Amino acid sequence: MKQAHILCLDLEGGGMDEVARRLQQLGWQVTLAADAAAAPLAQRDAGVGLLGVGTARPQTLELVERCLQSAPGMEWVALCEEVALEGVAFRRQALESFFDYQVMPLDWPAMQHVLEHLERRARLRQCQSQPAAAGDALGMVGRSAGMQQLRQDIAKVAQTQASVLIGGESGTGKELAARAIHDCSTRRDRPFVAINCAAVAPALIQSELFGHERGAFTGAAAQKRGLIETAQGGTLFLDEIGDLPLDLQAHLLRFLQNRTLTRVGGLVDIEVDVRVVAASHVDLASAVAQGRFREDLFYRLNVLALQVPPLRERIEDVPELAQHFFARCAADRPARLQGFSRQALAAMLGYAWPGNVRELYNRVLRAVVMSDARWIGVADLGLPRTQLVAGAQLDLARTQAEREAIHQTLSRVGNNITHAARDLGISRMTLYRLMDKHGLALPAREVQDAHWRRENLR
Ligand SMILES: Nc1ncnc2c1ncn2[C@@H]1O[C@H](COP(=O)(O)OP(=O)(O)OP(=O)(O)O)[C@@H](O)[C@H]1O
Repeated sequence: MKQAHILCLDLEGGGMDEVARRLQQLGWQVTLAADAAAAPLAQRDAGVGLLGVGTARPQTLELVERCLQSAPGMEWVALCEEVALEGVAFRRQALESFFDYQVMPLDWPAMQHVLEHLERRARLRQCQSQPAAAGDALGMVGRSAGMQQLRQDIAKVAQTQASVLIGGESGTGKELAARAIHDCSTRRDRPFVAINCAAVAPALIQSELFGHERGAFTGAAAQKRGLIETAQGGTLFLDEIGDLPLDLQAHLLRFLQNRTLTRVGGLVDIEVDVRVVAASHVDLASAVAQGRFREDLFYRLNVLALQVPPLRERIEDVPELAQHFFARCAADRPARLQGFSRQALAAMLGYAWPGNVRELYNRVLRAVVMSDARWIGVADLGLPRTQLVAGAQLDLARTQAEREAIHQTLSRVGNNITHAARDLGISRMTLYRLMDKHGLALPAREVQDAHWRRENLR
């Protein structure tokens, strides 16, 4: 078996399944995908991509562009019809973006030669991309400039013991950043303890943080260590610190100054060595100006400040994050589900993500559960229509029109696949693929035929 994994993408409906089968016979590992949605996922495995661009129509060239952008680390080869080379736009694209092009029908010895060359290049690239993989070990996905900056900042602050204040909208990944600081620090083998100050009742938060002695208040039947103590030697993450009541802000300040605490109802000072990382989705400086947050505590916490950018400012991370969450849902998802359709990816890229990464995760989970087809569609994501940008609305409308056209044609011709494909102006294989994509059941007498074809294409 060869080393490089080859992604075969069929952008103009035809011929790539045959190419994929032949490559497999020649010993290559191959992933055959129907559309560009698979590119970011496959990029993790594949170093080489073959793009079937057919006659290179203008709409195909747009898809090519998206593929190239979503998987910049891959080496691409275009497989085209002779006529494609007459187009100026395609010739320019081929020159700028492809390692090579091959004209169909393929000259297989030449093709083998190109692939072996690319395999060697892919191996070299893999060695170069090791540092990026180290970033992923922190569980933080995203290669946008904003995320790269954040990773660099995390690596720097992790080397110190100073308090850190992490800002950013809700659901952007502040807790993940706090964990990453802990995991990169010398405290990584000690506990990481997190508390959401907004989620604990004000009456309980003091004893939660500082602990209590037996009999300190009604119900305190036994002595209890607080979260600060349990984080001994490690990192304490105070989420939504802006919601900490003012009297407790004073207690926390005292702890940060003296590094000792007293349990509720206690008399003894207990020394605790913890590093404090705090986060807030509200602007603490304005909270200080409004008298809702102590200025002295703000400066104690804000020794090192990190900002997690909202998802709408690093929208290029969306495909990779979506694929990451799709992979995370492996246990919940049906085996038939392959990934995101091109339309679904376009819709995600055109959405403003008010709920940030957490919302993206929830939408992917929903789509995995709701989708009946092989590829997640726009509707499965349940994105509010009003917030889809025009391009995504258009994609949704196109998808619905495509499904309707296939459904109506099949009904008109009594589910005869050959006649339906002819009337729709597409090949039978393309019709099968589109029916799969739209979750349209195969007519019973065609099932066997389709099964036979798929088996023979493997
Ligand atoms: N860069 C990322 N890579 C992978 N997963 C991420 C990333 N950013 C956030 N997540 C995931 O998104 C979800 C929300 O992240 P997290 O809880 O860290 O956000 P937060 O900003 O602390 O939220 P809140 O403001 O509500 O406390 C989590 O499931 C987290 O694992």
